[in-house]
Amino acid sequence: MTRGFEIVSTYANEGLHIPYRTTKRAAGYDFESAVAFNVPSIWKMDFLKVLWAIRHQKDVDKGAIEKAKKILKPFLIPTGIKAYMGADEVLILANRSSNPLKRGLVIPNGIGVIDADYYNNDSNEGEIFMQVLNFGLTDAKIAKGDRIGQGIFMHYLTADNEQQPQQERQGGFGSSGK
Ligand SMILES: O=c1ccn([C@H]2C[C@H](O)[C@@H](COP(=O)(O)OP(=O)(O)OP(=O)(O)O)O2)c(=O)[nH]1
Ligand SMILES: [Mg+2]
Repeated sequence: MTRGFEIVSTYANEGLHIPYRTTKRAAGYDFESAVAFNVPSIWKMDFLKVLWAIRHQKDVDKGAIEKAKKILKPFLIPTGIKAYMGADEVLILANRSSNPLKRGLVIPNGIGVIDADYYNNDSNEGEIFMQVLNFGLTDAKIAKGDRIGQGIFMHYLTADNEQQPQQERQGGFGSSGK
């Protein structure tokens, strides 16, 4: 086994597709959404109210700021997929170029870095999620099976004389601490 994809156990009977390349020289394996999903546009009244208040140097009430923060919180689209690879490899999860154009969807973290040691981690089995925000004017409706992103396997390099990390990955997102 060199590298590849598997369906995580919670989605075993959901008819998901393993990521696939659509053309002969495609670098990216297209990932489908595991669920039907609505990503609301960020341009909701609660957010606009806060922007308006800032623009007009009015006091912004705390409740409104909290609501606006929620609107700006990225969504995590489940893929139901985990990836295994060599210890010196990484899977880069990138947006599809058409997503911002057609759906207003951007990946706020730029790209997703899927580490080799994320596979089969104890907290979520290594399920890959795609972080998105919808900067479009309208909500983005995603159907189960829509192609949402693409994963590219790569080798990564390490620096001379680095202190070898001793820590094993325990869990998913944000589990390695601050
Ligand atoms: O778009 C993404 C980005 C990351 N991950 C998973 C795989 C990756 O191995 C893990 C941790 O990602 P990263 O190291 O970028 O985030 P972190 O904030 O440093 O979290 P951690 O402390 O868990 O390393 O989260 C995803 O599923 N999707
Ligand atoms: Mg990390």
